[in-house]
Amino acid sequence: MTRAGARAHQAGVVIDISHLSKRHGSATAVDDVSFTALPGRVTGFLGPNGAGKSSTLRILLGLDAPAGGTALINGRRYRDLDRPLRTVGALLDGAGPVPDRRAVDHLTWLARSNRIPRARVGAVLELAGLAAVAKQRVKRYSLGMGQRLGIAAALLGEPEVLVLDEPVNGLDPEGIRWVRRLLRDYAASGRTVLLSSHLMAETAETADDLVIIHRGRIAGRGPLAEITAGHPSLEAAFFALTGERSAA
Ligand SMILES: Nc1ncnc2c1ncn2[C@@H]1O[C@H](COP(=O)(O)OP(=O)(O)OP(=O)(O)O)[C@@H](O)[C@H]1O
Repeated sequence: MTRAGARAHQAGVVIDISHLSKRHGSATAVDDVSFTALPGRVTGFLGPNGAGKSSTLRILLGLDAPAGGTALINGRRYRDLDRPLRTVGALLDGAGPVPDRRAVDHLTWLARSNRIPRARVGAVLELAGLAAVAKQRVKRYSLGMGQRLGIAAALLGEPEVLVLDEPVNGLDPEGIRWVRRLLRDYAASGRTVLLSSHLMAETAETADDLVIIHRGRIAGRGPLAEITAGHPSLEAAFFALTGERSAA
């Protein structure tokens, strides 16, 4: 890690979402959502399909404007960060590389446009288990390989914050274990991890803190142990908090 990175690191970077709202036409996708994600913690952002997770993350990453509220990274909007990829590494559903590009070229282009040392490209390809297939065109990648490439891109700038939307999507058991360990290690080194998912068991394995979103609103938040207290599983706690009935 660079010295500047180490300094930011000691302080830790906080994600602060406050009274956020977003509408798509007449539908409310995000309704007065507030939560924080703290350094040294994996924060699980958990909710079913259509709950509003991606809409929230897109605003956090400066891809959409909110109808109201703020989404800040250490007090600043994403678009106001000096070198965003060096502060925030993100994996978003459907925001992949150009399919005709070779994986290594995609990462090299990202590194160059963010003034990230070229050596990081080889390092993240290695880390993501893609070194042997780095020269393949991305369109030939399997879903899991594409996911690994997305995570490699997120790690490129050695960011203080990782924001990952459904990172285990398409990964095999070994890949899932790799992501889990990566996120745990990342948080253990004092950095901030926001993990968005609809997978309850997977989130329960990885997260320290939880933010539960349901129909655009926060249904519960707090340390995992507090959310699940008195329930046999996170799934049971989720259904109790949201008032939905389990399919089982
Ligand atoms: N671009 C869009 N135009 C219209 N409606 C949208 C758009 N994006 C999201 N929505 C709607 O907003 C709501 C929240 O969607 P969002 O994608 O944020 O949920 P999510 O929790 O990320 O779900 P998923 O896990 O399925 O991605 C849903 O009802 C969805 O249909």
